[in-house]
Amino acid sequence: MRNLTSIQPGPHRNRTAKLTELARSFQEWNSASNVIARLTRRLNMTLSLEAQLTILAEEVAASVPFDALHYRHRVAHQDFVFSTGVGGPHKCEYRLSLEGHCYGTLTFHRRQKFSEEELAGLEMLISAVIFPVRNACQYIAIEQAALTDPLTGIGNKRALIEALNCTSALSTRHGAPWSLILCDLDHFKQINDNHGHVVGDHMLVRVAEVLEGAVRDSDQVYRFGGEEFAVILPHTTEEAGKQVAERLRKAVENIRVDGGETPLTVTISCGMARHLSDEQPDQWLARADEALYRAKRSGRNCTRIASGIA
Ligand SMILES: Nc1nc2c(ncn2[C@@H]2O[C@H](COP(=O)(O)OP(=O)(O)OP(=O)(O)O)[C@@H](O)[C@H]2O)c(=O)[nH]1
Repeated sequence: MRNLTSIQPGPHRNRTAKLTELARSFQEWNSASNVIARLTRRLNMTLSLEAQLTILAEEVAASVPFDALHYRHRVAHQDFVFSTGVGGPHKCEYRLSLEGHCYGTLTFHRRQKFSEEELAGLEMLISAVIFPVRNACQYIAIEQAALTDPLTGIGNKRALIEALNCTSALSTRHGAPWSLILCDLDHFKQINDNHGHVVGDHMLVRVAEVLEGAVRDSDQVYRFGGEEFAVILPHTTEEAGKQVAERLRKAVENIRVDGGETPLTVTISCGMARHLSDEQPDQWLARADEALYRAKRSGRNCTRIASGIA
């Protein structure tokens, strides 16, 4: 912890006056009806990029009417797009740049041309939004990093647990079938021991790619342990889930990684469990894990299905 010795208290005789001034300026700031004060006050209350852009759109519309506002930015490897209204033929575009970094592009559209005064007003409002937008973008990136496995770039255990919580609630509420597959690489230790961790890591990256490529876009793949992966399948019955698990197993069998004289291969064992009504996420995970354990005990490179009894 840093001790800021350079900050000295002001002279005692002035302090009461300073506190009175502070109380007055806070009240002014808090109740100010001028646009910039209100805009910054509202922006300060949220780290949600969507909420900030909504606030900006509302405050701009009061001074500079527009037909459409579009914001786009690539943040944490994903495209973030915000749009309100339908465009007109005239547009003005602003790149939100700060300290050499870009935090997105804002485009306003309108049927009538923007006047010089309106453009100047827009720029004043946009300058108030740059720091909050930078903070919101950084927050998204940090949140995303906390949910991502750095080696493979797919969701990590925390992301899986969050998804299972959400999925269990949805499944129980709507009664739609959801399935969970756990996949564990077979004898992966041998790959590390015989070829080193760099090759082992490369194999894990390939497996993640192949699993992602073998499922639908609406299915989600996670790495939730060293050599363990999980796949959540929405609207998937037990029979369909079993077919997907088999497809994943065969896709992984086809992976070839450079391992010196002969290409390296790997297999996976899979445990599949469909969500049971009212089942808690940890119970669902435990049933899939028990099925995976049986697949390992059955000789590996196979799929086993969890019993329907929690
Ligand atoms: N290269 C690499 N290896 C990892 C990573 N995380 C875990 N491992 C390795 O994964 C191996 C897992 O070994 P075990 O739990 O014995 O499992 P296994 O050899 O796959 O055997 P079975 O699961 O019984 O088929 C260990 O050697 C770990 O060091 C990682 O991020 N990179």
